[in-house]
Order: sequence, then C-alpha cells, then structure tokens
Amino acid sequence: MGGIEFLKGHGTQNDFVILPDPAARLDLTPARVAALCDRRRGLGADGVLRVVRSAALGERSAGEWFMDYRNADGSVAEMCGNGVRVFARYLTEAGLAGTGEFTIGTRAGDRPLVVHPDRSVTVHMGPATITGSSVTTVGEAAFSGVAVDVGNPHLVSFVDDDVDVLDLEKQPAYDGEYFPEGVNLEFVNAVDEGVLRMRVHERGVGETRSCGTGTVAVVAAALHLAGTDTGSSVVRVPGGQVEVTVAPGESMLTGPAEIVARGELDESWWARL
Ligand SMILES: N[C@@H](CCC[C@H](N)C(=O)O)C(=O)O
Repeated sequence: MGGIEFLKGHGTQNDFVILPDPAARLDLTPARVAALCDRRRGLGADGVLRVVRSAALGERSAGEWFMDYRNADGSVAEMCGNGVRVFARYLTEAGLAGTGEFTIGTRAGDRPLVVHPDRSVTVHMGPATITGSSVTTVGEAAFSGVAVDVGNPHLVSFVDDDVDVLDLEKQPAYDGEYFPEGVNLEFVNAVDEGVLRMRVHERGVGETRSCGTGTVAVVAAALHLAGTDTGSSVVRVPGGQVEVTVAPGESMLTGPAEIVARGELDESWWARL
C-alpha cells in the first residue's frame, strides 16, 4: 500500500509537519493532526502545514497556494509566521513557486513574501494592531500585557526578571472573557537598543522555541509602550533569532526556514486514526 507524502521543517526551531495536498483530498481531522504532532506516537511537531491549492479550497486568494495551518492539539489557527516561511521554502524547493517572490494565502489574508538566496525569507505580515491590555499569571506572578492582533491573538508582557526563570510548562492563566478564542502569550526582556528576548506559550501547542507572529506582536507592543508605532528590532527566541519591522498598517518578518526530512506516512496507521 502506498503512503502519504510528508516533509518536516522548522523556522527558528518552531517545527512543522508539511503535508502536500494540492487537490485537498486528505481528510485532516483534529485527531490526525494531534497524532502527527505527538513526539512519541507520531512524527512530532508544533503544528501541521497542509499545502493546498487556493482554488481547491474555494479560497479567494491572489496566491496559488494556501497554508492550511493547524496547531499540535488539532485546532485551527489563522496564521503562523514561522510556518509561512517554511511553507515558502517547501514551495521553492519543490519547484511549485515560479520565482523567489510570491504570495501565500492564509486564513488571516494574503501574505506576499521573498525567498532570499541566503535561505532566509521575508514575509509581509500585514497589520499588527494594538487591541488593548490584559493580565496573565504564571504560577503566583501576575503580568500585565499589551494585546496585539497579528491575524491571531497575542498578549505581550514585559517582565523585570530574566524570562528564563518562568515556568511555562503549565498553561499560564489569562482572561477568557477578553480572549474567548484563546491567546498566545509572550514574555519579554529588553536586551539592548533594538534587541528583545522572548519566550512564548502558544495557544493550542504549549511552550515552543519560537513564534513568528509572536515576535511581530512583541515589537509592536514595545513600540507602543515607547509611544511610537514605527521601528525595527531583532527578537531572540530559544530557537534562534528573527528581524521584525513594524509600521502603521504593515509589518515584516525575516528569518530562516529549513526542510529537514521527507518521507511517507503509513497509510494503515493514518486510516486507523
Ligand atoms: N507558531 C506560529 C503561531 C501558530 C498559531 C498559534 N499557536 C495560534 O493558535 O494562534 C507562528 O510562528 O506565528
């Protein structure tokens, strides 16, 4: 029996299973996503990137390809900043993107991007909108934060202590009325002029080693707290670093994207899930 093609990739160690599915034939249930992402009973990943033709999903996108992104727990999310770079790397290496500049459709809207010769990818991430403020609690410690919409929801908290001391193993508490769809929680230290350090607890995943939309939210929040809406910063995460530029109505994210493996899923395993 034949298998189902997969690839594995990561962007600053935010890792993904890529499922090429141009005609949208796969029945990608939450149970299948959760099993694929499980690091013991599956391949292991923070999320799944299903590669589908926009037309096959009836999506009105300027991009030929649509990123159907799922979190490791099987939930659907609007956007993934590291995932979209890995998705672009896959399309380029598979010969499915004509040039190094193209657009990918996502649930948060179209994302034009550039794949650079040095293997990094720059993505137009759309607006990073400050939506208010809220509070999160890690253990006994409460942190106020800036709420930012980058197509998906974020709460960015600047903390006085080293972010490394935070225990992000458990889900930090947050205001479920303020964030009825859940929220990605970023904890940040300012390192230097134009350099920030971040750890993240992602909605639908848990702590990850990076979150691209999170890095954009962090820079937007830092600028907001400094009384401006335009600027750039390097954001260091446990899995590497990215560069972010924010301006009114637009933000840009540049970072690495790698494909590390390819193979076939066992079809009888898939069918039993
Ligand atoms: N890791 C991603 C974000 C993935 C979605 C997020 N967990 C959510 O539910 O909004 C990124 O790199 O942006």
